Amino acid sequence: KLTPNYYQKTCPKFLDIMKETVAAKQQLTPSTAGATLRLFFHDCMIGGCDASILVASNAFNKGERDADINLSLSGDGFDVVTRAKNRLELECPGVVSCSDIIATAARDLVVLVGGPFYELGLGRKDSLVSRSVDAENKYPIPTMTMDQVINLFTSKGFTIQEMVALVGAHTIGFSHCKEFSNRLFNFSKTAETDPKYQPEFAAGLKKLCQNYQKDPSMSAYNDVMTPKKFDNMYFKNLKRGLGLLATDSLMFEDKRTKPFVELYATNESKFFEDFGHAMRKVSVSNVKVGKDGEVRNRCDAFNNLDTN
Ligand code: HEM
Ligand SMILES: [Ca+2]
Ligand SMILES: [Ca+2]
Repeated sequence: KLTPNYYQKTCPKFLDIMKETVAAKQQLTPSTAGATLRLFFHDCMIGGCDASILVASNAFNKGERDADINLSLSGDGFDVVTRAKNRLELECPGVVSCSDIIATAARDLVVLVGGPFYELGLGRKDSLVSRSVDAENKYPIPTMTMDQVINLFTSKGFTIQEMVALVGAHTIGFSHCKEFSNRLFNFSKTAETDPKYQPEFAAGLKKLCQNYQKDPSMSAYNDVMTPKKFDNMYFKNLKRGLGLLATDSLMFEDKRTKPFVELYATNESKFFEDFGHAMRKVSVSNVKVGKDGEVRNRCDAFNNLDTN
C-alpha cells in the first residue's frame, strides 16, 4: 500500500526538503539524530507509525506525548518534524503526512550520522486519536527481564534477531541517570554497583550521576566510545561491560540474544543490513492509509478539533 515515490507528482521536492531540513537541524543540534530515532520508535510502538505521538494535549485530551515515559523524549525530535512540516506546507500544502515526515527524518538522520540507508514506503496517514493511556506500559523499559523484552517485541511480530538489531540504535544518543542509577548505587546486598559494569566505567558513571536527584537532566551517552556515530560499537561495548542500561547488558548475558550481539559486534555490514530491514518493518507495522487517517495540517493537532 505504501510506495517510495508516493509524493513524486504531488510533492516532488519532498525528499530534498527532508534531507536539507534534517541536515541543517543536525548541524545546529547534534542530539537531533538520537532524539528523532527514539521519537520514531515510540510513535510506531503505539498504533503504528501514525504521528500519534506528536499531538499536543489539551483540556479534554491528554496525548501520548504526555504519557510518563514519553516526557523524556527530547524536544529536538519534535522540532525537526515541525521545521520540515513548515517547509513542506509552503511547497505543497496539505499533501505530506506527519507520519511520513517522522519516518523519513529518522532514516535521513541515521544516514547522516554514519548509518545505513534503507528505502521507505510512503503514503502513511496521521492518526485521528492520541491518548496517553494507550502508551502506558507499552514500551520496553530497562528494568524488564529478557523474557519481558522478548515478549514485547515478538508480540509485535519481530524476531529476536530483529529486536537485537533494532536495539543497536543505542549506538547513538543518551540516557538520563535515573534510567540506570539502580545499577550504580545500592545495587545489591553484596555489591554497591552492578558487577556487570566494567569497574572504571562504573566509577565514571557514579561520578557523573552523583547528584542526579538534584539535577535530573544529568545523562550519559548510550555508547561511551562513539556516541555520535551510527556504527556497531554498541555491540562491541556490550562484550566489554560498557552496556549502559540493564537491558543492554542483558543482550549479551542472555543466550537467546548473545549470538546476535556477537554477530553484529564482528560484522558491521550485517548489522547495517539487518537494522535497515528491521526499521522498514517497524515503519510499516499497523500503518494507516486512506480513510483510517488524515494528512494533518499541523503535526501537533488534529484537523477537526471537535473529533477528540
Ligand atoms: C529493550 C528495548 C529498549 C529499551 C529498554 C530502551 C530504553 C531506552 C531508555 C531508557 C532510553 C533513555 C531515555 C532518556 O533517558 O531520555 C533510551 C534512549 C534511546 N533509545 Fe531506546 N530502548 C529500547 C529499544 C530501542 C529501540 C528499538 C530504538 C530504536 C530503533 C531505540 C532508540 C533509542 C535512542 C535513539 C535513544 C537515545 C535518545 C536520545 O538521545 O534522545 N531504543 N532507550
Ligand atoms: Ca503511533
Ligand atoms: Ca556509536
